Amino acid sequence: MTITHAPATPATGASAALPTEAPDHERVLITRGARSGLTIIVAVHSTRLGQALGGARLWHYGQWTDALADALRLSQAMTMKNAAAGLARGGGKSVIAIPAGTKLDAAATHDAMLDLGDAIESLGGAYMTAEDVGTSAELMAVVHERTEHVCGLPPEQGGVGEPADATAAGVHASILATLGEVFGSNDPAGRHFVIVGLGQVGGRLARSLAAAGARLTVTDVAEGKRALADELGAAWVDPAEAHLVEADVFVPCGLGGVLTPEVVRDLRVAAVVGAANNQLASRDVAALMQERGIVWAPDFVVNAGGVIYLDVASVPGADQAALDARIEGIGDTVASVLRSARADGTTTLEAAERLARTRLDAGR
Ligand SMILES: NC(=O)c1ccc[n+]([C@@H]2O[C@H](COP(=O)([O-])OP(=O)(O)OC[C@H]3O[C@@H](n4cnc5c(N)ncnc54)[C@H](O)[C@@H]3O)[C@@H](O)[C@H]2O)c1
Repeated sequence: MTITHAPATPATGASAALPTEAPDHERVLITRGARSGLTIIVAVHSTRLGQALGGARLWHYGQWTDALADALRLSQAMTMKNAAAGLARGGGKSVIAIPAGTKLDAAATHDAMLDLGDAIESLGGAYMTAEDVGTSAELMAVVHERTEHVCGLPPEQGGVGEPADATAAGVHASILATLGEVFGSNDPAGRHFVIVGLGQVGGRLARSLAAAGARLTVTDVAEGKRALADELGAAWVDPAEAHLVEADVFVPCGLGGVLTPEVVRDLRVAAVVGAANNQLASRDVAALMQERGIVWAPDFVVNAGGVIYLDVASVPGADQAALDARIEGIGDTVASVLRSARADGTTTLEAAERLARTRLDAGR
């Protein structure tokens, strides 16, 4: 697998409010990195199904409490994702908070990764990390200098590399399943997709959908991605207007929070299926989509290919065919979530959460 993911260049400080209700996390470690001086948070939401697995985010935050809020929210989401994916894995996440206005050079980033490794090691195996926004396979190799509880190292260092191929394959399978539920045929040929974000996952998806004969409209905040649009014969739209394009499926593959009430009111598609994490700006957006008759395939089910890959491929002697079948199976899970929401008159979010909770309860 090619290692292409350079650490992201954070432009703005992320901000999220701390929840007012008490967290239901098993453990949350907040520590100051001895080498880097940075605030490091490791949130272990649940180990009910097994060791918690979730990525390490290296990102700018206005205040350290914003990073804490992010870690609490993201680790909880990992519990749902791993359970819905049928993994014997709990949910966790780590966040390294870069203060707004600070730029980390390579040496400081290296120090931060060593500090993260120490923090993870102190949890005695409750949590395993991997790459996420702002980190990479190469940086996971640095974490590995301090702990065994890390996966997704570069293949040349004996790791399984980055999971974007698997994530994209899972999203593709989810799109086919959703087409089947919405249109009665899962053939993407001639269907019109709007892909927002042509990064690691969105770029691969654009290629696989184009190869399957789909019509594409694409966008990215990075102008350089126009080259891929041209190569694939895809139409280009301004990022601010992507949600206004009349099409069959809207495919969010950029950052989270893209589905606001305003965006959903303007959408002119039959379905939304994409890789982006935490697509809903707020919970009520799921009901809004249901009211508008737009079928939303829940993100934490759709984008589980990466975590399935990291979990399955990291086991020595992993069988490629079995792994492919697991990732392909994400489509079946999506179809069953959409059917169960339709049968019960609930949102697809509630149906996916129900599936995850059933698996969590079975693991008690
Ligand atoms: N990489 C994985 O295996 C994986 C796994 C699970 C979930 N995800 C999620 O999928 C999404 C994409 O991941 P990725 O690895 O492809 O990231 P990436 O950083 O490689 O690509 C994201 C792309 O989206 C673009 N973008 C960001 N904001 C945008 C906006 N407002 N409008 C248009 N384009 C925008 C960026 O310029 C970039 O090209 C993220 O939300 C990530 O959390 C990724």
